[in-house]
Amino acid sequence: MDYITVAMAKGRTADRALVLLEKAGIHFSEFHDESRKLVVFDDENSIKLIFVKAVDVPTYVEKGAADIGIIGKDTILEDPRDVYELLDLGIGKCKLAVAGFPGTQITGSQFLTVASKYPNAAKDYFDKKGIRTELIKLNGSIELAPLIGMSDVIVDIVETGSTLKENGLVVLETIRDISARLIVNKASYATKTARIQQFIADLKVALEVHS
Ligand SMILES: Nc1ncnc2c1ncn2[C@@H]1O[C@H](COP(=O)(O)OP(=O)(O)OP(=O)(O)O)[C@@H](O)[C@H]1O
Ligand SMILES: O=P(O)(O)OC[C@H]1O[C@H](OP(=O)(O)OP(=O)(O)O)[C@H](O)[C@@H]1O
Repeated sequence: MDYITVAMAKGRTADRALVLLEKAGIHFSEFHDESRKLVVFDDENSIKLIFVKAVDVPTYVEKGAADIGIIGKDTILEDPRDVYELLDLGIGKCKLAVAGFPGTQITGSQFLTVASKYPNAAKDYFDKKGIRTELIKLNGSIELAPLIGMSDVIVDIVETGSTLKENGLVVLETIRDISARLIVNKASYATKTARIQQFIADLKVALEVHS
């Protein structure tokens, strides 16, 4: 049987997704927390798992280097690709939110500087509200931007809210709920339909057990 290739990022996503895959009967015996391996196999189910950087998951899937990807909706929104999004995995739940100092006003009459790892999604959100913005793309420690006066607000992921709290910031507006999604290469879905549908069906059963 041909292998199907699944791409995901190590860390948060893999920690949660591998638990779910395990419940679906998919097991990568070579994987362990300290492993530096970038490719692991479930030979029984003919599945190859590749570890890539989170933002690169949609690229691997769009190009067909992976048949399937597991990736946060935040990444999908920021850089939409020509892939199918077929399942909400219900893991990695968090919110995409506008945050800043308590009492910060966000109105149409002002010009806002916004720091974010998600400049496209952030711009889209403020454009729809008719608010003019300057977007500053950062790759981490986003909460620092308002603290040092680099931006008026930030757009970032909020999970427990503790990073905001510890830095004296609050959620000003919630943009949307985020969770991990399963994305599929379009050609793979046409040529490996049965395998991919079975993979999704197994995950759906695991999700019911999970919830
Ligand atoms: N508290 C959280 N902070 C960030 N992302 C979260 C959180 N909870 C869930 N997620 C989800 O997990 C995904 C992966 O986040 P993670 O921080 O592991 O990777 P990353 O920061 O994009 O990559 P890297 O660590 O390589 O820069 C996010 O895209 C998001 O969908
Ligand atoms: O609401 P919380 O539970 O505090 O989680 C939110 C924080 O987690 C993420 O950062 P991450 O840990 O990925 O670090 P980063 O700043 O390097 O992106 C995100 O960018 C927030 O800073």
